Amino acid sequence: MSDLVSELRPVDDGDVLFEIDGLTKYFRSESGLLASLRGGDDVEAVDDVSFDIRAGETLALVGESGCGKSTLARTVLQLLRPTAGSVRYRGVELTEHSDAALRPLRRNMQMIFQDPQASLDPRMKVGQIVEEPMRAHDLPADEARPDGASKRAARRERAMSLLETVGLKREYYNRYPHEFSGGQRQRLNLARALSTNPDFVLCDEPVSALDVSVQAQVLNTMDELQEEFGLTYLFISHDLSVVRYVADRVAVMYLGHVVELGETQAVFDDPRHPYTKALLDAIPVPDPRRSTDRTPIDGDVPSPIDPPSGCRFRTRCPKLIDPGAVSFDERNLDDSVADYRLDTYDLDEIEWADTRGFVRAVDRRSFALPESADASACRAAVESMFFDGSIPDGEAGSAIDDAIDRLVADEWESAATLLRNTFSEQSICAAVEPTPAPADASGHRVGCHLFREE
Ligand SMILES: Nc1ncnc2c1ncn2[C@@H]1O[C@H](COP(=O)(O)OP(=O)(O)OP(=O)(O)O)[C@@H](O)[C@H]1O
Repeated sequence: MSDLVSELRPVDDGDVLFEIDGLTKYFRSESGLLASLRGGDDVEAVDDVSFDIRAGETLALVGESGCGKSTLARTVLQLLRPTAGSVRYRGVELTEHSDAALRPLRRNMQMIFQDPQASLDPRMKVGQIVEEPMRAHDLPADEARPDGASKRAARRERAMSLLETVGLKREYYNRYPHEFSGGQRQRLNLARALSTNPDFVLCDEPVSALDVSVQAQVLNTMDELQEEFGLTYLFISHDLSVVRYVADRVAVMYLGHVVELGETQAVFDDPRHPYTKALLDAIPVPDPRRSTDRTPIDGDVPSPIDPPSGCRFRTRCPKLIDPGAVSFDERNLDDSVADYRLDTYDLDEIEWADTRGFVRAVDRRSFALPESADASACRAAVESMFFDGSIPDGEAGSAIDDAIDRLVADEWESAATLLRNTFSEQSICAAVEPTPAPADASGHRVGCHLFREE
């Protein structure tokens, strides 16, 4: 059974600890009526994700709520079994083995969670809590025990020493969790996680529930522990200021995909994916001089049951690519969708930016036509709002013209569909799923057609 342990490859700092390839996790959607209405489609929580986690690093996973961060992390650890893909831990393929076979490896992989209270059994004393993983894995091993010490005494000594290591006191051994503050409880969780001497700790929003003043102290302790014990952290957080502070590398997730990955400084200083840019722009900045080029993210995250074709971010993307910028063949035009099958998209850059803004605004109904104005006044209002007074010429202009007619006739849905089908759906962003561009020398890579290889 413990054969797998003997197969583990030794790793040094910087070596690959986890190798994740094509990892996919779908959930069956709700049972019953809803499922039958939707044809029982799957929730595509994580879809074809590949990356490495390196020994000794802190890799942060960021993204909006529901984008699949926790599912990805749990699937890496095989707490959820993947729908497809591979996870190699120190050379061992985890997905091929049963839970029972993986059990001896689990002492190497521990977790701490957002709510330090919820993970501590209020009826157990601190000592029992910290020793619990050691008991589960029958640790310390005989050879790790001082001469003559019973296993029980050795556990007790290790628990007390770990309490000190995480910044608590040995005397707390006999206390109960409710006697501690939030920050102290998270330290208890750290002591428990470390008790089996792991090399990897999944930290799922570990400081989000703590006061800001306490967050930095706990993060500093985590940093010291990482150094002292050679730990690798996968750090899930929605708080980008915390991520900037703790992470060596950042993976940005959107709707089940990792859209950008790179060293923290590179991602923060030179974000490439429009989603990463929007996320960073959403961080409140105290310095108003830095807020010039902000593109706050708007619209809702689409459902992971029916994610958009092509790039999953394209329905909210401020940088949707002009259909005319890409050849017909590459765009893979879908005639069944097109309202207008345009032979050429003859828009210049400014006209495309105007058109894109118009398509998005109609889609979201984010403007109103002047009340009690006649048709030509309504038309003029739209043209001045979006096209600086005159709509583009050519085939694209005819489609826009038609859409404005529909708006004037108060047919918003029909105008939105026409614009989507004529422009958004004909972009390469809708037709083709972006494959991650090759990483640059620092390992920075991004999955966006703006960075596709020609
Ligand atoms: N057991 C499940 N059954 C069905 N759908 C699930 C299940 N667990 C998660 N999901 C769905 O999978 C998607 C990803 O969820 P996940 O919790 O991984 O996201 P997250 O980024 O960690 O979000 P948060 O930051 O809110 O924790 C969501 O749409 C969620 O509703």
